[in-house]
Amino acid sequence: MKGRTVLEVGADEVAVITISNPPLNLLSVDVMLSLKESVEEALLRGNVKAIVITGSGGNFSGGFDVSIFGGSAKRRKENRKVGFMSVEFLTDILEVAAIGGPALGGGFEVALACHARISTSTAQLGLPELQFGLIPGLGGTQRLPRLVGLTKALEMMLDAHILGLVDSIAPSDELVNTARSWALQILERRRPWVTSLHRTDKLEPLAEARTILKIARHHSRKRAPNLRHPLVCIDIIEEGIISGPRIGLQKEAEALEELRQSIISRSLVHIFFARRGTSKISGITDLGLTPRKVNRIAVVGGGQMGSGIATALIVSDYHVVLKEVNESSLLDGIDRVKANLVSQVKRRKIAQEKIERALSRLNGVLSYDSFKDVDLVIEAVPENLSLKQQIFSDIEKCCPQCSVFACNTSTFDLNAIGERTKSQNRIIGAHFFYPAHVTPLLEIVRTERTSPQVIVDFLDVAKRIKKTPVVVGNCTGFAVGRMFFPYSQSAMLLVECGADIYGVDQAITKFGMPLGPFRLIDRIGFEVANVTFNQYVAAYPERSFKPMLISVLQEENRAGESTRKGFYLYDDNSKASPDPDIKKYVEKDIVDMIFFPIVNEACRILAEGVAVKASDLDIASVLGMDFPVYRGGIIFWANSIGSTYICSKLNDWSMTYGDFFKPCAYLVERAAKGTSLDREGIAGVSQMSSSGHKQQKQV
Ligand SMILES: C[C@H](O)CC(=O)SCCNC(=O)CCNC(=O)[C@H](O)C(C)(C)COP(=O)(O)OP(=O)(O)OC[C@H]1O[C@@H](n2cnc3c(N)ncnc32)[C@H](O)[C@@H]1OP(=O)(O)O
Repeated sequence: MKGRTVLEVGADEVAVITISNPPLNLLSVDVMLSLKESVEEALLRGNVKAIVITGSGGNFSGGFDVSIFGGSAKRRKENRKVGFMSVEFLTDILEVAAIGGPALGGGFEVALACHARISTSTAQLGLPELQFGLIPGLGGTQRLPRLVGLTKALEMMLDAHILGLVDSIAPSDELVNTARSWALQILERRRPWVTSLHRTDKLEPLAEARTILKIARHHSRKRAPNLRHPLVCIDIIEEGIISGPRIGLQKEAEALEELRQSIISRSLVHIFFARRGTSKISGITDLGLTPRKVNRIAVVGGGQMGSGIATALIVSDYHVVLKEVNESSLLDGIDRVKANLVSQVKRRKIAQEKIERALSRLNGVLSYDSFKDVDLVIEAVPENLSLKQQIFSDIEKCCPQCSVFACNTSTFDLNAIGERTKSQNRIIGAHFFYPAHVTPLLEIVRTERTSPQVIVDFLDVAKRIKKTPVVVGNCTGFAVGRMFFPYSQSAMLLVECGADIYGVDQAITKFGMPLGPFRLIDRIGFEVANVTFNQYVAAYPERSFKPMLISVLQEENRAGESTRKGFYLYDDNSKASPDPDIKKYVEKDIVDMIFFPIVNEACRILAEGVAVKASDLDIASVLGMDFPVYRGGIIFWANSIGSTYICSKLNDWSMTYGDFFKPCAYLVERAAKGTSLDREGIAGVSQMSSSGHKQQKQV
């Protein structure tokens, strides 16, 4: 049996039922059946006046053990009908919930079924089931709106906000006794006997409720167009309001059964466990090492990344020394930290009062003097190898022997970065993602020489600043960069093969990516994208595709979102709209890819003497292929573009797509000299062709 409940009846004739499945008292079918038995036993006993429900070890319940929702089909079948428990027995017989720790999901729903809830001040209460592709399935969709009104209830369910919803707060050592006395007072009618399922006073009038639900549906569709379960949740809430809570409970149970079989739910359950699994690294975290205490951290560089990292550290109570090269850069860095904190308050991630306290932990400096007692240094200067090498060599001289050196690089080889030091064993990569104080991922890069102790130390810091760490090996791009590299490459290839830019982005966003590849390149900026491309091309030449389109656009002074013109056009609010002009660049590429091989073949024909003169091929192309007469025939047109350009394009394509595009010897020779493609052509000189057309100067 996985978990159970324990029934104890005190001298005050109050039965205390304790959910016991340590540490989080997760619910399972066994626990629920045991709860049912305990309640029935309490009701049968002559000496029980009231019931209090609580959890063991100072926790209430973290909700259902979601491993029963994922896993094999057999396992899921064995655990069927979880939701029907709310219909069958979880109905208004429990009196007071004593909540010492997390009461989440099904755990919170057990508490909602009580007539009152007493909690400690730190207990977390919420219905986060939607993060698993489920809906609250033990009556939450019906009870919560009746207790707090629709707007708050929807916020709690759809946005997984953890809100307080208790009748009284008590210190943990008095929690259960307070709940006992509440239960007796309810019995004696000295406190209201409120069955949450039948309350209507907090529910908005029907017309208003419908409007609120309509808006919620609209937001859900907009935020997650591929997800059905938030809409199911809204439908079931509405059903309960219109047809009554009993029907609502039944529908909720049916929907839960259906949703928990879905691939979306199984995927999200998988992500929940996978996320918790990233900090368990075989050969590292199973060595029995204890993380060393990290109190003071130095951040080198107060730019976008450095200030974001410093922000994440100070809000998690670390003391931070922020080092810059001069007064004005330092002030800018500190201003960025302040702005980050303000935006965190706006996003309701931290409380306003926290700002001053967090800033008091930040100390801006211009020298390494205060590095003598730091436990960890995080270098976050621009991506410049020799600068980074110099910094690591400098900090080695002024930091304690045991401090950890982390490098925030997205591509450089860590061995190269530590080349000028004797500290390779304590160098680790800390690849934060922009904005560093918000994005939850942290790539931790280890080399063959990074010591396991240093990895364990850094994992502990990652946990404290609430990042999800993924430990990876040392190579260009690490894991995320390498996986993401083909994202834009394939997209460019598709477009160079004729696909529509906006069509590609649309297909990808429809799939669920927030930004399509072209919108993403605009966001990153063409310059940065090119630097990254070049690094990958150098590291993985055999599988790199060098896109032409970006350089074509750069020549037209397009550089991405920051210049309001990239693949898209941007208005004052950075709203992107397709640019009808972009078509011409892509269309130009399509035309070139179709006609340059024809030019190539025409050159072979001339070289082999199959045709006597170039102008004959012009006529042949116009009359035989319907090549536009106003373009002067194939060779004439090619000469107007220039043999050098055509040859270089064919060369590029042949490297990517193979010999189909390989320029022939005749073309290569003419291109090298910069001459026209006529057999009788002379370099760079305008001349009358034998057909009488004026040749244009070579491009
Ligand atoms: C029918 C119902 O409506 C359906 C439901 O109830 S669905 C479940 C709803 N419950 C939840 O969403 C709660 C999910 N859990 C959490 O948010 C957090 O674990 C928590 C806030 C409860 C505790 O956080 P924290 O103290 O940091 O511990 P955390 O590391 O997350 O969890 C401790 C262990 O419990 C496991 N765990 C936590 N909640 C779990 C759950 N609901 N199911 C299965 N395992 C769970 C974790 O995987 C972890 O296992 P590990 O030690 O092997 O890695």
